[in-house]
Amino acid sequence: MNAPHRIDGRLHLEGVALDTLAERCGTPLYVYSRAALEAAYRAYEEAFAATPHLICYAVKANSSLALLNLFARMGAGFDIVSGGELARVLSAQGDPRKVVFSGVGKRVDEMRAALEAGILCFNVESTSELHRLNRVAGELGKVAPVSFRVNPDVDPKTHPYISTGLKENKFGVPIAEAPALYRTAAALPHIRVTGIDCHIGSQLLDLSPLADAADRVFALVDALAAEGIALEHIDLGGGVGISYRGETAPDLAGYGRVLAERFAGRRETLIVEPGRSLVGNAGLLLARVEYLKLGADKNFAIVDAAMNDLMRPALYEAYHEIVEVIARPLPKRRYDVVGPICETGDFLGSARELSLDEGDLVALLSSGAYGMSMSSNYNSRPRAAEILVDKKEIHLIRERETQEGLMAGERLLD
Ligand SMILES: Cc1ncc(COP(=O)(O)O)c(C=O)c1O
Ligand SMILES: N[C@@H](CCCC[NH3+])C(=O)O
Repeated sequence: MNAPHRIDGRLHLEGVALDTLAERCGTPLYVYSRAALEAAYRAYEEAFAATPHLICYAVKANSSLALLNLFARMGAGFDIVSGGELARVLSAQGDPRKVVFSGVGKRVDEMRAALEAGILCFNVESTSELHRLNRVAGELGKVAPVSFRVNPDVDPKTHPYISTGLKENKFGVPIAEAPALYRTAAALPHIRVTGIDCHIGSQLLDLSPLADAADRVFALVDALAAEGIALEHIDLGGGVGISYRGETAPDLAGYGRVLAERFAGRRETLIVEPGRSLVGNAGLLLARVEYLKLGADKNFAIVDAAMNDLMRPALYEAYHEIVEVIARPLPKRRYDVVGPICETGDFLGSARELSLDEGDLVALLSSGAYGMSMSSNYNSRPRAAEILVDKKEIHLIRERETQEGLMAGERLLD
Protein backbone atom coordinates (compact mmCIF):
# COMPACT_ATOMS: atom_id res chain seq x y z
CA MET A 1 0.00 0.00 0.00
CA ASN A 2 1.60 3.28 -1.17
CA ALA A 3 -0.55 5.79 0.69
CA PRO A 4 -0.24 6.43 4.43
CA HIS A 5 -2.43 3.88 6.21
CA ARG A 6 -3.14 2.67 9.74
CA ILE A 7 -2.18 -0.63 11.29
CA ASP A 8 -3.57 -1.05 14.81
CA GLY A 9 -4.17 2.70 14.96
CA ARG A 10 -0.57 3.58 14.06
CA LEU A 11 0.08 5.49 10.85
CA HIS A 12 2.41 3.69 8.45
CA LEU A 13 4.07 4.61 5.19
CA GLU A 14 4.78 1.38 3.31
CA GLY A 15 5.99 -1.02 6.03
CA VAL A 16 7.29 1.65 8.39
CA ALA A 17 5.47 2.83 11.52
CA LEU A 18 5.81 6.61 11.56
CA ASP A 19 5.91 6.97 15.35
CA THR A 20 8.94 4.67 15.49
CA LEU A 21 10.53 6.57 12.63
CA ALA A 22 10.03 9.91 14.41
CA GLU A 23 11.57 8.51 17.61
CA ARG A 24 14.56 7.39 15.63
CA CYS A 25 15.10 10.35 13.31
CA GLY A 26 13.48 13.26 15.13
CA THR A 27 11.01 15.84 13.87
CA PRO A 28 10.20 17.78 11.76
CA LEU A 29 10.83 15.01 9.27
CA TYR A 30 9.92 14.62 5.61
CA VAL A 31 9.10 11.05 4.67
CA TYR A 32 8.60 9.73 1.13
CA SER A 33 7.40 6.41 -0.20
CA ARG A 34 9.52 4.89 -2.93
CA ALA A 35 6.61 2.78 -4.12
CA ALA A 36 4.39 5.86 -4.43
CA LEU A 37 7.04 7.79 -6.38
CA GLU A 38 7.59 4.90 -8.76
CA ALA A 39 3.86 4.29 -9.21
CA ALA A 40 3.32 7.98 -10.06
CA TYR A 41 6.07 7.87 -12.65
CA ARG A 42 4.75 4.64 -14.17
CA ALA A 43 1.26 6.16 -14.38
CA TYR A 44 2.72 8.88 -16.62
CA GLU A 45 4.59 6.40 -18.78
CA GLU A 46 1.42 4.38 -19.23
CA ALA A 47 -0.81 7.40 -19.87
CA PHE A 48 1.40 8.62 -22.72
CA ALA A 49 2.48 5.23 -24.05
CA ALA A 50 0.67 5.75 -27.38
CA THR A 51 2.64 8.95 -28.16
CA PRO A 52 6.41 9.22 -28.54
CA HIS A 53 7.21 11.20 -25.41
CA LEU A 54 9.71 12.29 -22.80
CA ILE A 55 8.75 12.93 -19.19
CA CYS A 56 10.87 15.76 -17.82
CA TYR A 57 10.33 15.84 -14.06
CA ALA A 58 10.11 19.45 -12.82
CA VAL A 59 13.00 19.49 -10.36
CA LYS A 60 11.65 22.45 -8.40
CA ALA A 61 8.83 20.34 -6.97
CA ASN A 62 11.31 18.32 -4.93
CA SER A 63 14.97 18.53 -5.76
CA SER A 64 16.36 15.94 -3.36
CA LEU A 65 19.12 13.97 -5.05
CA ALA A 66 17.70 10.59 -4.12
CA LEU A 67 14.38 11.40 -5.76
CA LEU A 68 16.07 12.75 -8.88
CA ASN A 69 18.19 9.63 -9.05
CA LEU A 70 15.13 7.42 -8.67
CA PHE A 71 13.41 9.12 -11.61
CA ALA A 72 16.63 9.13 -13.66
CA ARG A 73 16.86 5.36 -13.18
CA MET A 74 13.31 5.05 -14.51
CA GLY A 75 14.31 6.95 -17.65
CA ALA A 76 13.07 10.43 -16.79
CA GLY A 77 14.38 13.65 -18.19
CA PHE A 78 14.27 16.84 -16.15
CA ASP A 79 12.86 20.35 -16.36
CA ILE A 80 15.27 22.71 -14.62
CA VAL A 81 15.07 26.42 -13.85
CA SER A 82 18.57 27.21 -12.58
CA GLY A 83 22.21 26.24 -12.71
CA GLY A 84 21.71 24.81 -9.24
CA GLU A 85 19.04 22.44 -10.48
CA LEU A 86 21.31 21.42 -13.37
CA ALA A 87 24.08 20.63 -10.89
CA ARG A 88 21.64 18.53 -8.88
CA VAL A 89 20.47 16.60 -11.93
CA LEU A 90 24.05 15.86 -12.93
CA SER A 91 24.96 14.80 -9.38
CA ALA A 92 21.96 12.51 -9.35
CA GLN A 93 23.18 10.85 -12.58
CA GLY A 94 20.45 12.42 -14.67
CA ASP A 95 21.06 12.45 -18.44
CA PRO A 96 21.79 16.03 -19.62
CA ARG A 97 20.51 15.10 -23.08
CA LYS A 98 17.06 14.82 -21.51
CA VAL A 99 17.15 18.18 -19.74
CA VAL A 100 15.02 21.18 -20.70
CA PHE A 101 15.91 24.53 -19.14
CA SER A 102 12.96 26.83 -18.33
CA GLY A 103 12.81 30.16 -16.52
CA VAL A 104 12.60 33.85 -17.35
CA GLY A 105 15.96 34.93 -15.90
CA LYS A 106 18.72 32.60 -17.10
CA ARG A 107 22.13 34.03 -16.25
CA VAL A 108 25.17 33.83 -18.53
CA ASP A 109 26.96 31.36 -16.24
CA GLU A 110 23.85 29.16 -16.16
CA MET A 111 23.62 29.20 -19.96
CA ARG A 112 27.29 28.25 -20.20
CA ALA A 113 26.93 25.37 -17.78
CA ALA A 114 23.92 24.04 -19.66
CA LEU A 115 25.66 24.35 -23.04
CA GLU A 116 28.74 22.58 -21.68
CA ALA A 117 26.55 19.81 -20.25
CA GLY A 118 24.81 19.36 -23.61
CA ILE A 119 21.17 19.74 -22.57
CA LEU A 120 18.24 18.87 -24.82
CA CYS A 121 16.99 22.43 -25.09
CA PHE A 122 16.55 25.90 -23.64
CA ASN A 123 12.97 27.00 -23.19
CA VAL A 124 13.58 30.62 -24.13
CA GLU A 125 11.16 33.11 -22.62
CA SER A 126 12.07 36.47 -24.24
CA THR A 127 13.76 38.15 -27.20
CA SER A 128 16.60 39.42 -25.01
CA GLU A 129 17.22 35.92 -23.72
CA LEU A 130 17.41 34.59 -27.29
CA HIS A 131 20.09 37.10 -28.24
CA ARG A 132 22.05 36.50 -25.05
CA LEU A 133 21.95 32.75 -25.66
CA ASN A 134 23.12 33.20 -29.26
CA ARG A 135 26.08 35.26 -28.01
CA VAL A 136 27.01 32.88 -25.18
CA ALA A 137 26.78 29.84 -27.47
CA GLY A 138 28.93 31.65 -30.03
CA GLU A 139 31.62 32.37 -27.43
CA LEU A 140 31.74 28.67 -26.65
CA GLY A 141 31.70 27.68 -30.32
CA LYS A 142 28.39 25.89 -29.83
CA VAL A 143 24.89 25.93 -31.21
CA ALA A 144 22.12 26.19 -28.61
CA PRO A 145 18.99 24.09 -29.10
CA VAL A 146 15.98 26.31 -28.51
CA SER A 147 12.26 26.09 -27.84
CA PHE A 148 10.21 29.19 -27.26
CA ARG A 149 7.95 29.16 -24.26
CA VAL A 150 4.76 30.65 -25.59
CA ASN A 151 2.13 32.20 -23.43
CA PRO A 152 -1.19 31.05 -24.88
CA ASP A 153 -3.36 33.32 -22.69
CA VAL A 154 -5.47 30.46 -21.36
CA ASP A 155 -7.04 30.64 -17.91
CA PRO A 156 -5.83 27.56 -16.03
CA LYS A 157 -8.50 27.99 -13.31
CA THR A 158 -6.11 27.64 -10.41
CA HIS A 159 -4.73 29.85 -7.62
CA PRO A 160 -3.66 33.23 -9.09
CA TYR A 161 -0.13 32.89 -7.67
CA ILE A 162 0.42 29.69 -9.64
CA SER A 163 -1.18 30.70 -12.94
CA THR A 164 1.50 31.20 -15.53
CA GLY A 165 -0.22 31.16 -18.93
CA LEU A 166 -2.22 34.38 -18.82
CA LYS A 167 -1.06 37.40 -20.78
CA GLU A 168 -0.52 39.39 -17.57
CA ASN A 169 1.92 36.75 -16.25
CA LYS A 170 5.68 37.23 -16.66
CA PHE A 171 6.19 33.88 -18.35
CA GLY A 172 6.85 33.09 -21.98
CA VAL A 173 6.35 35.16 -25.11
CA PRO A 174 2.87 36.13 -26.30
CA ILE A 175 1.80 33.44 -28.75
CA ALA A 176 0.98 36.08 -31.37
CA GLU A 177 4.59 37.30 -31.31
CA ALA A 178 6.11 33.85 -31.51
CA PRO A 179 6.22 33.45 -35.33
CA ALA A 180 8.40 36.54 -35.69
CA LEU A 181 10.69 35.26 -32.95
CA TYR A 182 11.03 31.86 -34.64
CA ARG A 183 12.03 33.62 -37.87
CA THR A 184 14.61 35.69 -36.00
CA ALA A 185 15.95 32.60 -34.25
CA ALA A 186 16.17 30.59 -37.47
CA ALA A 187 18.54 33.23 -38.83
CA LEU A 188 20.87 33.31 -35.81
CA PRO A 189 24.15 31.41 -36.28
CA HIS A 190 24.38 29.87 -32.81
CA ILE A 191 20.74 28.91 -32.36
CA ARG A 192 19.00 25.80 -33.61
CA VAL A 193 15.23 25.89 -33.29
CA THR A 194 14.03 22.51 -32.05
CA GLY A 195 10.72 22.90 -30.29
CA ILE A 196 7.95 24.81 -28.61
CA ASP A 197 6.98 24.96 -24.98
CA CYS A 198 4.04 26.07 -22.90
CA HIS A 199 3.19 25.77 -19.20
CA ILE A 200 0.00 27.45 -18.06
CA GLY A 201 -0.04 26.85 -14.33
CA SER A 202 0.03 24.40 -11.50
CA GLN A 203 -2.47 22.32 -9.50
CA LEU A 204 -4.89 22.08 -12.40
CA LEU A 205 -7.82 19.88 -11.47
CA ASP A 206 -9.62 20.47 -14.75
CA LEU A 207 -7.35 19.55 -17.65
CA SER A 208 -9.44 21.20 -20.37
CA PRO A 209 -7.32 24.41 -20.23
CA LEU A 210 -4.28 22.22 -20.96
CA ALA A 211 -6.02 20.83 -24.03
CA ASP A 212 -7.05 24.36 -25.10
CA ALA A 213 -3.46 25.55 -24.73
CA ALA A 214 -2.26 22.51 -26.68
CA ASP A 215 -4.62 23.38 -29.53
CA ARG A 216 -3.23 26.91 -29.74
CA VAL A 217 0.29 25.49 -29.73
CA PHE A 218 -0.51 22.97 -32.48
CA ALA A 219 -1.96 25.74 -34.64
CA LEU A 220 1.28 27.69 -34.28
CA VAL A 221 3.44 24.62 -34.98
CA ASP A 222 1.50 23.99 -38.20
CA ALA A 223 1.80 27.62 -39.27
CA LEU A 224 5.56 27.48 -38.67
CA ALA A 225 5.85 24.22 -40.62
CA ALA A 226 4.09 25.91 -43.55
CA GLU A 227 6.90 28.48 -43.50
CA GLY A 228 9.54 25.77 -43.46
CA ILE A 229 10.30 25.94 -39.71
CA ALA A 230 9.84 22.33 -38.61
CA LEU A 231 9.94 21.51 -34.91
CA GLU A 232 11.08 18.29 -33.27
CA HIS A 233 9.15 18.45 -30.03
CA ILE A 234 6.11 19.99 -28.41
CA ASP A 235 6.45 20.55 -24.67
CA LEU A 236 3.13 21.03 -22.91
CA GLY A 237 4.59 21.70 -19.47
CA GLY A 238 3.34 20.36 -16.17
CA GLY A 239 0.45 21.40 -14.04
CA VAL A 240 -1.59 18.26 -13.43
CA GLY A 241 -3.10 18.63 -9.96
CA ILE A 242 -3.39 16.20 -7.09
CA SER A 243 -5.89 15.55 -4.34
CA TYR A 244 -5.15 17.44 -1.11
CA ARG A 245 -8.55 17.24 0.56
CA GLY A 246 -10.54 14.67 -1.34
CA GLU A 247 -10.67 16.54 -4.66
CA THR A 248 -10.89 14.25 -7.65
CA ALA A 249 -7.45 14.21 -9.22
CA PRO A 250 -7.47 14.64 -13.01
CA ASP A 251 -7.67 11.54 -15.15
CA LEU A 252 -4.11 11.20 -16.41
CA ALA A 253 -4.99 8.34 -18.74
CA GLY A 254 -7.75 10.52 -20.23
CA TYR A 255 -5.26 13.35 -20.75
CA GLY A 256 -2.95 10.84 -22.43
CA ARG A 257 -5.78 9.81 -24.79
CA VAL A 258 -6.65 13.42 -25.62
CA LEU A 259 -3.03 14.09 -26.53
CA ALA A 260 -2.64 10.80 -28.39
CA GLU A 261 -5.50 11.84 -30.69
CA ARG A 262 -3.86 15.18 -31.35
CA PHE A 263 -0.39 13.71 -31.86
CA ALA A 264 -1.59 10.91 -34.17
CA GLY A 265 0.14 11.30 -37.52
CA ARG A 266 2.44 14.07 -36.30
CA ARG A 267 6.20 13.86 -36.29
CA GLU A 268 6.97 15.81 -33.10
CA THR A 269 7.80 14.17 -29.79
CA LEU A 270 5.63 15.12 -26.80
CA ILE A 271 7.41 16.47 -23.74
CA VAL A 272 5.66 16.97 -20.41
CA GLU A 273 7.10 18.58 -17.29
CA PRO A 274 5.16 17.18 -14.32
CA GLY A 275 6.27 18.09 -10.82
CA ARG A 276 3.56 17.95 -8.19
CA SER A 277 1.73 14.97 -9.67
CA LEU A 278 4.90 12.83 -9.47
CA VAL A 279 5.88 13.60 -5.90
CA GLY A 280 3.11 15.43 -4.04
CA ASN A 281 1.13 12.52 -2.68
CA ALA A 282 4.26 10.43 -2.13
CA GLY A 283 5.48 12.47 0.83
CA LEU A 284 4.38 13.70 4.23
CA LEU A 285 5.80 15.88 6.95
CA LEU A 286 5.95 14.59 10.51
CA ALA A 287 5.80 17.06 13.38
CA ARG A 288 5.49 16.81 17.14
CA VAL A 289 3.10 18.78 19.31
CA GLU A 290 5.12 20.98 21.65
CA TYR A 291 2.25 22.77 23.38
CA LEU A 292 -1.50 22.85 23.41
CA LYS A 293 -2.77 26.33 24.09
CA LEU A 294 -6.47 26.22 24.87
CA GLY A 295 -8.50 29.43 24.83
CA ALA A 296 -12.03 30.73 24.97
CA ASP A 297 -11.99 31.64 21.27
CA LYS A 298 -9.40 29.36 19.81
CA ASN A 299 -7.22 26.41 20.57
CA PHE A 300 -3.72 26.24 19.19
CA ALA A 301 -1.64 23.13 18.68
CA ILE A 302 1.91 24.44 18.49
CA VAL A 303 4.03 21.92 16.64
CA ASP A 304 7.74 21.78 15.89
CA ALA A 305 7.31 22.20 12.13
CA ALA A 306 6.62 25.65 10.76
CA MET A 307 6.17 27.77 7.68
CA ASN A 308 9.90 27.50 7.05
CA ASP A 309 9.44 23.73 6.62
CA LEU A 310 6.18 23.84 4.67
CA MET A 311 5.32 27.30 3.41
CA ARG A 312 2.37 26.43 1.16
CA PRO A 313 -0.31 27.19 3.79
CA ALA A 314 1.26 30.57 4.61
CA LEU A 315 1.90 31.46 0.98
CA TYR A 316 -1.27 30.24 -0.74
CA GLU A 317 -3.52 29.31 2.16
CA ALA A 318 -2.99 25.83 0.78
CA TYR A 319 -4.69 22.95 2.55
CA HIS A 320 -2.74 19.95 3.79
CA GLU A 321 -4.64 17.26 5.63
CA ILE A 322 -3.32 16.87 9.19
CA VAL A 323 -3.78 13.56 10.97
CA GLU A 324 -2.75 12.08 14.29
CA VAL A 325 0.08 9.58 13.88
CA ILE A 326 -1.34 7.41 16.65
CA ALA A 327 -5.12 7.33 16.81
CA ARG A 328 -6.09 7.49 20.46
CA PRO A 329 -9.48 7.62 22.15
CA LEU A 330 -9.14 11.25 23.27
CA PRO A 331 -11.92 13.80 22.74
CA LYS A 332 -11.52 15.84 19.58
CA ARG A 333 -10.99 19.57 19.81
CA ARG A 334 -10.81 22.18 17.09
CA TYR A 335 -7.25 23.47 16.68
CA ASP A 336 -5.28 25.88 14.60
CA VAL A 337 -2.10 23.94 13.97
CA VAL A 338 0.74 26.45 14.03
CA GLY A 339 4.52 26.55 14.16
CA PRO A 340 6.87 28.39 16.54
CA ILE A 341 7.82 31.13 14.04
CA CYS A 342 7.14 34.73 14.97
CA GLU A 343 4.66 35.42 12.19
CA THR A 344 0.89 35.34 12.38
CA GLY A 345 1.02 33.69 8.96
CA ASP A 346 2.89 30.75 10.44
CA PHE A 347 0.07 28.26 10.31
CA LEU A 348 -0.07 24.77 8.88
CA GLY A 349 -3.79 24.24 9.18
CA SER A 350 -6.74 26.06 10.70
CA ALA A 351 -9.84 24.77 12.49
CA ARG A 352 -8.83 21.11 12.41
CA GLU A 353 -10.68 18.57 14.56
CA LEU A 354 -7.94 16.54 16.21
CA SER A 355 -7.40 14.35 19.28
CA LEU A 356 -4.12 15.58 20.63
CA ASP A 357 -1.98 15.65 23.70
CA GLU A 358 1.31 17.45 24.15
CA GLY A 359 4.11 15.28 22.80
CA ASP A 360 1.89 13.61 20.19
CA LEU A 361 2.88 13.35 16.56
CA VAL A 362 0.96 14.66 13.59
CA ALA A 363 1.47 14.07 9.88
CA LEU A 364 0.88 16.72 7.23
CA LEU A 365 -0.14 14.75 4.20
CA SER A 366 0.58 15.33 0.50
CA SER A 367 3.68 17.34 1.32
CA GLY A 368 6.04 15.72 -1.19
CA ALA A 369 5.82 18.60 -3.68
CA TYR A 370 6.94 22.16 -2.96
CA GLY A 371 7.52 21.23 0.67
CA MET A 372 11.22 20.63 1.28
CA SER A 373 12.14 22.42 -1.94
CA MET A 374 10.52 25.67 -0.71
CA SER A 375 11.79 25.38 2.85
CA SER A 376 14.02 28.03 4.41
CA ASN A 377 16.05 28.75 7.51
CA TYR A 378 13.82 31.57 8.73
CA ASN A 379 14.14 32.09 12.49
CA SER A 380 17.49 30.24 12.25
CA ARG A 381 15.71 26.93 12.04
CA PRO A 382 17.78 24.09 10.58
CA ARG A 383 15.87 22.40 7.80
CA ALA A 384 14.28 19.01 8.35
CA ALA A 385 15.83 15.66 7.57
CA GLU A 386 14.38 13.56 4.73
CA ILE A 387 13.71 9.84 4.73
CA LEU A 388 12.78 7.55 1.87
CA VAL A 389 10.98 4.40 2.94
CA ASP A 390 11.16 1.34 0.74
CA LYS A 391 8.90 -1.39 2.10
CA LYS A 392 10.34 -1.89 5.59
CA GLU A 393 13.65 -0.20 4.82
CA ILE A 394 14.50 3.31 5.86
CA HIS A 395 16.96 5.47 3.92
CA LEU A 396 18.18 8.76 5.30
CA ILE A 397 18.36 10.78 2.07
CA ARG A 398 19.15 14.14 3.67
CA GLU A 399 20.57 14.80 7.10
CA ARG A 400 18.94 17.31 9.37
CA GLU A 401 20.76 20.62 9.15
CA THR A 402 22.78 21.70 12.14
CA GLN A 403 23.19 25.10 13.78
CA GLU A 404 26.91 24.94 12.92
CA GLY A 405 26.06 24.24 9.29
CA LEU A 406 23.73 27.22 9.18
CA MET A 407 26.46 29.57 10.37
CA ALA A 408 29.29 27.93 8.43
CA GLY A 409 29.67 30.55 5.70
CA GLU A 410 29.35 33.57 7.95
CA ARG A 411 32.15 35.84 9.20
CA LEU A 412 32.46 38.31 12.04
CA LEU A 413 33.97 41.69 11.16
CA ASP A 414 37.74 41.97 11.60
C1 LIG B 1 8.09 25.68 -16.39
C2 LIG B 1 7.44 24.75 -15.43
N1 LIG B 1 7.34 23.45 -15.77
C3 LIG B 1 6.79 22.55 -14.94
C4 LIG B 1 6.29 22.92 -13.71
C5 LIG B 1 5.71 21.86 -12.84
O1 LIG B 1 4.41 22.10 -12.53
P1 LIG B 1 3.59 21.07 -11.65
O2 LIG B 1 4.31 20.85 -10.40
O3 LIG B 1 2.30 21.77 -11.45
O4 LIG B 1 3.43 19.84 -12.47
C6 LIG B 1 6.35 24.25 -13.32
C7 LIG B 1 5.74 24.72 -12.05
O5 LIG B 1 4.59 25.16 -12.07
C8 LIG B 1 6.95 25.19 -14.20
O6 LIG B 1 7.06 26.47 -13.85
N1 LIG C 1 5.08 26.31 -5.48
C1 LIG C 1 3.71 26.10 -5.89
C2 LIG C 1 3.53 25.76 -7.31
C3 LIG C 1 4.17 26.68 -8.25
C4 LIG C 1 4.97 25.94 -9.20
C5 LIG C 1 6.04 26.72 -9.83
N2 LIG C 1 5.80 27.09 -11.19
C6 LIG C 1 3.00 25.22 -4.90
O1 LIG C 1 3.51 24.98 -3.85
O2 LIG C 1 1.89 24.82 -5.12
